[in-house]
Amino acid sequence: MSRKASENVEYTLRSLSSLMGERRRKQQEPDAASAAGERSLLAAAESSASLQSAGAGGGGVGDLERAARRQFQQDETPAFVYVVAVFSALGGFLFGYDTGVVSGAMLLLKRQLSLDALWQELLVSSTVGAAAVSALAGGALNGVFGRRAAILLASALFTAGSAVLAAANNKETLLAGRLVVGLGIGIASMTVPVYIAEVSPPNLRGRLVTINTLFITGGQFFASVVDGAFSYLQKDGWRYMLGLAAIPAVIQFFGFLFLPESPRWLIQKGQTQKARRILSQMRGNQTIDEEYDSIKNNIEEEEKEVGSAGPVICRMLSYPPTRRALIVGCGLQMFQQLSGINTIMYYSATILQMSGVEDDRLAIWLASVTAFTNFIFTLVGVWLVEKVGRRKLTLGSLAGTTVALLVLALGFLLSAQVSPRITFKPVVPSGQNSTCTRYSYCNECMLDPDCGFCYKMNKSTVIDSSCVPVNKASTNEAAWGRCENETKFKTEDVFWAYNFCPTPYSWTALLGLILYLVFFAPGMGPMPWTVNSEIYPLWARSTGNACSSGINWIFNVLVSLTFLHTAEYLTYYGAFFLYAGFAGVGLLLIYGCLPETKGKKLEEIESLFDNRLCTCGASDSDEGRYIEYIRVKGSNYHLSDNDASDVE
Ligand SMILES: O[C@H]1[C@H](O)[C@@H](O)[C@H](O)[C@@H](O)[C@H]1O
Repeated sequence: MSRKASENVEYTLRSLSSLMGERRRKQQEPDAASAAGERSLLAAAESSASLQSAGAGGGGVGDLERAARRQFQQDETPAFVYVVAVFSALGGFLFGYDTGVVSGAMLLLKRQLSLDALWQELLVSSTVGAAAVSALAGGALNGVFGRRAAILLASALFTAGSAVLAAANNKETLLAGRLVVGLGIGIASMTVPVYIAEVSPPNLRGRLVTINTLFITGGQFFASVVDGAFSYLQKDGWRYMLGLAAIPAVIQFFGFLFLPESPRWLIQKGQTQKARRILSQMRGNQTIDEEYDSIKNNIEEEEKEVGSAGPVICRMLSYPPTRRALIVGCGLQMFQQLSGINTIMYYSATILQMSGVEDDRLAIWLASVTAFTNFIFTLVGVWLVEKVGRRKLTLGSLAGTTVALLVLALGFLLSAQVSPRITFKPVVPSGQNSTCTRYSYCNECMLDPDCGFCYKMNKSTVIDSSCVPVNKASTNEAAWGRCENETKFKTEDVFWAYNFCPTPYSWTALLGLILYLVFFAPGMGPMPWTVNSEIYPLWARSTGNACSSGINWIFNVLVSLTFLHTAEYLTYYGAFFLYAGFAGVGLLLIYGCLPETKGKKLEEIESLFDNRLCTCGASDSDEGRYIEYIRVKGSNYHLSDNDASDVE
């Protein structure tokens, strides 16, 4: 039998087996709904058995293959679902673009508007702060007005914010623009994964939601290229950098005027006719009755079980399965940020400089190579998510990320240990700051943000080295002395190192950087978003995603704002050892508590959190079921003890 066909037979049988598992849970309350469920289960078992007998007797494998192929053709996903996913993922692209582009824009802005450190910090972190707030508020927005309205609002905010930024004439207007863009990012980051998950068929859901993260990293890469290109336009280059985001935002806005609301949200709101119409549009030639009934029954059962009084977050916390899902979802988002992705991205230019890239412009371009690596390896994640599943992908990715962080930390440690001595004490011009000249080693000088290292090379040895104040307007040169400007660099044959020390071990840090991206991007980058879009039942989905996205943004701000201070207190290697420690703790959480959601219907996933927290990881229920299909496939169909109890 061809692999594709056999996968689809397995897939059908898997649904049957999961249905059995789900029914086992509901069996205690034999009401009308469960009786109907049992009838459909028996009907499904019969049709499956006839598929088996077609395989066992009569036409043998040929018939079975034909039946499977027929099934597969029926299951073909209409292109419309892909169109919807891509238009939604433009929200991810804008998230990536707007968070990525600011570093390049800041280089130009700080000169043109003479921004001090506080204003620079404000303009960078205000967006992330606003995203945290609007992600948290986006839950209510999604629940009341729907996913489509939330995405429309986010694209309108992106458009307005980008226009304000492009036209800004003072720092206050820039701040307002950055805040508006941030509000858009927060709403998009929590809504888009939920919307895509709700319109996708179960066998493609992981892949389609992961495409959103592919668009995030694509946006970051594109932003780095735009930064590089417009860095040559010293005056007003930043207007293009910040304003360009309006183009995809407008495209998304007009696209979504024609795209439909999530059928699941519509069913929840009682708009059943419309929901049926959209669901059949999304499923092409497949019958939608089973999916429609299962969503509807699920909503009704959930209302009975959990009730509908009180704020959703309180109901989530007092109902054990959603409480557990919330812990796992928020934990994943927290550890994504605590493993330091955004400092790695931000710091990549310096790591590259440490490894011998002296030209500043070249370092900016090489930073876009880093963003490109992040993007390409997210693509690997899109490919792997439906093959190996969310659990294995996340575990493997975080394990590799931890090792990479250790390599990075060791690289910095080795570099610090062989840090060059300061051998030359220049005469401090009158009225100039002299703190920098007190340091004895390069790594002390490097950790002081006000100082830089000025040195000569004799073959591969550093000679005549000094620590002098950096020029506040441009960290590419010193405030005074031999490293004051390019003409002096040339005539005096000196080099300037700001934020790094020249050492023979810097390649270890470069190796760590590459390893980090190769491991992080396919798993820990996308999976927290993907898993969160699937693990909550419909009534808790908006709130669950609002909380977990809020956590992601809060930890994003915390890690980026504290990085420089952490590095000052713990040194760079200390900071990376710390991130490695966080990643190690995250590994324990994922190993113990993250169940596999691959291939399951959204309505089946809640039952994975029925047992005590952190027993789901250990008893990988999906694999247990897989053994059952092998038996069925071997034409040896008889119910195991477990299954017998399901249909009693
Ligand atoms: O999943 C994304 C992705 O990994 C990005 O590269 C990162 O900047 C974001 O913070 C993260 O949420």
